[in-house]
Parts: sequence; structure tokens; C-alpha cells
Amino acid sequence: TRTSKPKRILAYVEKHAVPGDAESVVNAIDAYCSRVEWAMNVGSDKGKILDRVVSETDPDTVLELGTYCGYSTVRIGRLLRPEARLVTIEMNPDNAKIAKQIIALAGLNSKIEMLVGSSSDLIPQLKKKLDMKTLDLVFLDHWKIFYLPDTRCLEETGLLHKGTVLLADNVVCPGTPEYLKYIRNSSRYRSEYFPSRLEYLQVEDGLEKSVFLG
Ligand SMILES: CCCNc1ncnc2c1ncn2[C@@H]1O[C@H](/C=C/CNC(=O)c2cc(-c3ccc(F)cc3)cc(O)c2O)[C@@H](O)[C@H]1O
Ligand SMILES: [Mg+2]
Repeated sequence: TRTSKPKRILAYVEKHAVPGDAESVVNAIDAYCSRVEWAMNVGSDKGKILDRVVSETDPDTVLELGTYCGYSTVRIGRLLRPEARLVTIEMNPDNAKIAKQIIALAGLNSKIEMLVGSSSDLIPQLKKKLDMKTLDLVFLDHWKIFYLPDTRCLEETGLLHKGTVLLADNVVCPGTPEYLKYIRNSSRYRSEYFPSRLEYLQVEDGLEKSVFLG
């Protein structure tokens, strides 16, 4: 059957990355998407900010919304302690299939679990399904209009604790105006904007880091 962009990314990673070396998987995807074809991975500029937030948070439990090809999943997973757990949610089964292979190639299966389905359906089940007490870090990178409803859902399902960090991609481009308006005006969060560049381009974008205050 015809290839897709995720399939072409996987083929390039299989050819150029070193199995079990998560760093080489991240570098291979960045090489492909900067030289051959653009893809909506968080990329290396914003990725360095993501790395710093993950390292400073040093989370036991991470939730990612919107796996796509697994670039940020691997980027985050490579920094986690062996006993830490990352759950990533992806609703498109074709993307999930590719991402699973990229995560496996990076050697991160022991730390990463992918749930195939929509965040709206799966977030309410997280607490019991994965014995998830609470989340230490949430990375939002799915359809931008769902950042706010899903954040409200995370609040209501008791998955956030005092100190949980929400990190949102693309708050400038494509932009997440409703989410930003809510999170920056809520007394329940302390937010900070990290300016950067849209992946693989010279366009302004950035990450919004918001700490839940309980
Ligand atoms: C019920 C829908 C909401 N819940 C969801 N639950 C589970 N998975 C979901 C999902 N929404 C989307 N997804 C998945 O996340 C991925 C979608 C990500 C959306 N990201 C973007 O649109 C995006 C877009 C750009 C972009 C920037 C500039 C431009 F000109 C064009 C695009 C840059 C980015 O960094 C982006 O993240 C897909 O794999 C999709 O299947
Ligand atoms: Mg993004």
C-alpha cells in the first residue's frame, strides 16, 4: 500500500538509528524532518526546553496526549528513571502502530505504555486502569482545541496533585488561545511561557509550563 509520512519516518529511523539508543532515534527523526519532509514533532529547539522541564521535574508518572510518531515520547522516555512510567495516548491506529515500533526501537518499552483511543475517553479511565495515583507531568501536543477540555477533565478526575506540571506545545503556532486564556487567568496554576521556534522552521512558537497549585 502507499506509504505515509509516519511510515517514511519509521523507515528512515530503522535505517539510521541504533537499536536501543533512544538518542539516535531522536536525532534520526530530526535529521529526516529537517532535510527531507517537515513533520509535527516537537523538534530539537523546543525539545531542549522539554528536556530541561522533564529533568527538573524528575517525574515518576508522565502522561502525553498525542503520540503521533513517538518523537516526544522517546525524547521524554529517554530521560526517565527506570522505575518511572510514561503513558501516551494516540487515537489514530495507523500512527499508533508506527509509534509503537519507534518506541520499541529506542528500547523504551519497559517505561512507556501507549493507549490507543481518544483522550476524552481514556483520561477518565486512567486512575483505575493504570492504578494511576496522580500525574507528575503532562505533555499536551494533540489537537489544539482539546488542550482546555482535557485539562478540565484531568482536574475533575483527580489526576493532578499540588506541583503537577502541565507542558503545552504550540501555544503560539498553531496556537491554543482558549487554553492559554484559561490557564494564565486561573489562580490554580502558575504559568510560564518559554519562547522558541516552530519545529524545523524559523517561525515563532513556544511551550507553556503550568504548575498546578491544588
Ligand atoms: C478527541 C480528539 C482529542 N484527543 C486526542 N486523543 C488522542 N490522540 C489525539 C487526540 N487529538 C489528536 N490526537 C493525535 O495526536 C496527533 C495530532 C497532533 C496535533 N498537532 C498539531 O496539529 C500540530 C501542528 C503544527 C503545525 C504548525 C504549523 C503549521 F503550519 C502546521 C502545523 C505543529 C505542531 O507541533 C503540532 O503539534 C495525531 O497523531 C492525532 O491522531
Ligand atoms: Mg506540537
